[in-house]
Amino acid sequence: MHTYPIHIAGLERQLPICRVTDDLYIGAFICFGDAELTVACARELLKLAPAESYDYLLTAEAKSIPLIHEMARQSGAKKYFIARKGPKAYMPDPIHVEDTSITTAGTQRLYLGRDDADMLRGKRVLLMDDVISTGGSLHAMEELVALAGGIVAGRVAVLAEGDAQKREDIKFLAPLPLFNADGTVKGE
Ligand SMILES: Nc1ncnc2[nH]cnc12
Repeated sequence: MHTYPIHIAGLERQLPICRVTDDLYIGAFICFGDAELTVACARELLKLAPAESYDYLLTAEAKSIPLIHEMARQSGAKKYFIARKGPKAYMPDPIHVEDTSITTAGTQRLYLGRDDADMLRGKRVLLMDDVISTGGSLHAMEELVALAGGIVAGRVAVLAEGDAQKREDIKFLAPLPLFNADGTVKGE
């Protein structure tokens, strides 16, 4: 398998290049199980958004969960929010929006329990994701915050992939290209 070397938050990793379609491959960034990277990325992500600029952190499950937890732990936040991919029996009267993603076929939904949604009303919410690519998940998080009556305070990600690198409304730690089947960078 081809890999792509990347420097993130002072660390170096080799991202495995994985097929999405025959002519689209991604450098898979998976923080799960990498405690050193999770701690370092959380530290650097917190530097992208001043603590006084937001009330709460929000991400969407699943890959960013350890990251948001570590960001909360390092910044002393007692509560953070996770948009879920499905409603759960223990989520009262959930709200939801539609979501599309480069790595998941079809549409997904993002859910928040009414209790969480109520807490977000009138609050400034910093959106966080591990990778921003098409922007589908980020857009869904924005809609969820709006539905809950919250205000998007900013958008941060570890990596901005493909065209997302050109976005001026997000802050990120490193750019990540898209790849061809032979492991070469797309568009070069
Ligand atoms: N390169 C990538 N690695 C992990 N998750 C992703 N989601 C979108 N692009 C991704």
